[in-house]
Amino acid sequence: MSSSSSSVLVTGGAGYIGSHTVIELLNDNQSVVVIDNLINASYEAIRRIERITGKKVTFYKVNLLDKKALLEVFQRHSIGSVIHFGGLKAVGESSRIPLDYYDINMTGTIHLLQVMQTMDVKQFVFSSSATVYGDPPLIPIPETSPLASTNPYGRTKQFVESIIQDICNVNNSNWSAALLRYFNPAGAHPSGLLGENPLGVPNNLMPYLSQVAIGKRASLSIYGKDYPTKDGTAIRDYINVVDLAKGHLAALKKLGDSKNPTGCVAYNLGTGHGSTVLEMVQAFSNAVGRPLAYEIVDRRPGDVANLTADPTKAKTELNWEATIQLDETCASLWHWQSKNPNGLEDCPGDAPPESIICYI
Ligand SMILES: NC(=O)c1ccc[n+]([C@@H]2O[C@H](COP(=O)([O-])OP(=O)(O)OC[C@H]3O[C@@H](n4cnc5c(N)ncnc54)[C@H](O)[C@@H]3O)[C@@H](O)[C@H]2O)c1
Ligand SMILES: O=c1ccn([C@@H]2O[C@H](COP(=O)(O)OP(=O)(O)O[C@H]3O[C@H](CO)[C@@H](O)[C@H](O)[C@H]3O)[C@@H](O)[C@H]2O)c(=O)[nH]1
Repeated sequence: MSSSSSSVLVTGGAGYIGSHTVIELLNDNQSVVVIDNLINASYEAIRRIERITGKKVTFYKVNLLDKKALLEVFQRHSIGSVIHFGGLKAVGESSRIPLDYYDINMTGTIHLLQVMQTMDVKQFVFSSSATVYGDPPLIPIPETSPLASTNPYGRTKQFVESIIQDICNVNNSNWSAALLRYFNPAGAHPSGLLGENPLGVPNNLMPYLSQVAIGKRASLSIYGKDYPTKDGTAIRDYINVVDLAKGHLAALKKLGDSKNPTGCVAYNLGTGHGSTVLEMVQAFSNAVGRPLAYEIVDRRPGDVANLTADPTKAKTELNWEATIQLDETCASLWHWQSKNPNGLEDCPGDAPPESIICYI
């Protein structure tokens, strides 16, 4: 476990999952330093975290590709461990601009790991993804399922997992790392102050559906009704973002220290319960209180029929499990969306100039 006198560095901490995790860390009285280049987030998320927790957040606008800036953050603060969310995450976009994905997700992570090694910080929690399983042979998916991602984004996660594994395998390297393979995060903070804040047209099902509900989009396109599932639409394991955030605390607390390193361990963070797209449309319509428009279109290239977690390992080893039910997740998403119809877009202001560290 990280020492109480040192801080947890959270990369990508202004983003969707990162911001919810920062709240849980602060609620757990951990000292936190956040870095984010705000390419897919707003500084307002940091202000909202401060409103929700009543605590000040130490924030730096830093690009993960800027190794000198990263090093400076580590030199300014006593960092004991790192939770690494920062990076690009859109599956479809990754096939259009693969080099950007390899650059930010891989080079950015290598820079971070190099700086950690230099500064002798060896506790690492990594945001991986269920997408590393590709089209899995067995449902629910255990962590031992073969890794076979089908898109550049997924491959960046798979390759970074291997890099972390290799670092941990070095004799006496003393690293402890958790590879957290998230299934499909959904919902928002119960305060209604913080939630997913997609810039532009949402790629993911739930933010798209909530923009249909708020009247920003006319209708949801459901990608395919010919999957081998009960209603023909694809199945995913939707996990509440607050449950997911708490999974990071559990993983962090399980990490060993330099005397007792735990090496590299992968965990599925999911509920173990799969829902079809049509079931999600129904569940969210119930939360909104009226039916939502949708149409069936062709399958989306790269999608698979079913990604449902076997979460047993996280329950046994991390003493963590998802507890929030789907109706509550949908209600929290609608609460957030209706209180913030434009997400955080209307909130003025970039990060304060004194928080910007930039050498490239
Ligand atoms: N949301 C999902 O469905 C999902 C599922 C599995 C895994 N993940 C992974 O979880 C992590 C967090 O996802 P999220 O949904 O919160 O995404 P997000 O886009 O909301 O958060 C990522 C954050 O990283 C920041 N960032 C991007 N490039 C950066 C750079 N070069 N330097 C510094 N900061 C940078 C962005 O501004 C953003 O705030 C990502 O690594 C993602 O791949 C997400
Ligand atoms: O407008 C939409 C968007 C999605 N879907 C379907 O809804 C399901 C969920 O799609 P989406 O929300 O885009 O999530 P995934 O494609 O499952 O990918 C998410 O979940 C993965 C882990 O399972 C992460 O790795 C990815 O980063 C994250 O985008 C899929 O069957 C999609 O085909 C639609 O029918 N219409």
